[in-house]
Amino acid sequence: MTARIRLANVGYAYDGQPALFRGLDADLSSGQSWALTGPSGSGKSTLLGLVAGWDVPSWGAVDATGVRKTAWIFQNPHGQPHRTAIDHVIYPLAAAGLSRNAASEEAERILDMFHLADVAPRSFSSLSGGEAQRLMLARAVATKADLLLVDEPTAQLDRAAANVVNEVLGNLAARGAIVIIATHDAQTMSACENRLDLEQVRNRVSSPSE
Ligand SMILES: Nc1ncnc2c1ncn2[C@@H]1O[C@H](COP(=O)(O)OP(=O)(O)OP(=O)(O)O)[C@@H](O)[C@H]1O
Repeated sequence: MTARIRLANVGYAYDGQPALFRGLDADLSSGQSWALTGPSGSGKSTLLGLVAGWDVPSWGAVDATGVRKTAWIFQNPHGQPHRTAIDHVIYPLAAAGLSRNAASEEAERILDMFHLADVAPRSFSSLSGGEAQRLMLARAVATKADLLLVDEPTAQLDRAAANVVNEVLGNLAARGAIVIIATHDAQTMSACENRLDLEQVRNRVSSPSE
């Protein structure tokens, strides 16, 4: 089923605060990658929360249809420190019903996509920040998420690792997910087909009819 998320005239203000953004309209569907841009504090993480359904907009509506699994990849990766990297990818596959052998094979293939084959047997706690973050992306692939919300995926990566991540995120969208990436990185922006720029809608003045 095609997943679709419609943002209709969406605005948000934290309690007692002025609006962060208003009048945001967008139509996102399976197979698309979106760069979510805007200066620090413009509300990118807040908007990811609205898209995930964790919070409701102060104005307008977020309408999601056909989204079964959402994966959220945060800036600071959290894993199980003593488990191996590959176990992080095997578990969601096994939980979905694959045998241990089939899950292991599939996990190796996914780790390879993210250039993580070499660190597969290592404990999560021994991974570098960039490796740990790519592992979280690999785990999101294993969960077969159809909506991926990714916060600053390349912030702590060197250029080569960032390029790998940008390429893989593009591939995930090509395989049918909606991928939304909050980013300040120009190369990540250009790797995405679509862009939602919060700078454009920041503090938009409400119309008298609202
Ligand atoms: N629970 C909250 N209550 C009040 N204000 C908040 C809350 N959460 C975030 N804010 C404020 O809302 C604004 C937007 O925050 P948000 O994290 O969405 O921005 P961002 O664009 O993701 O920023 P960055 O690029 O720095 O990660 C910031 O000024 C932040 O301090």
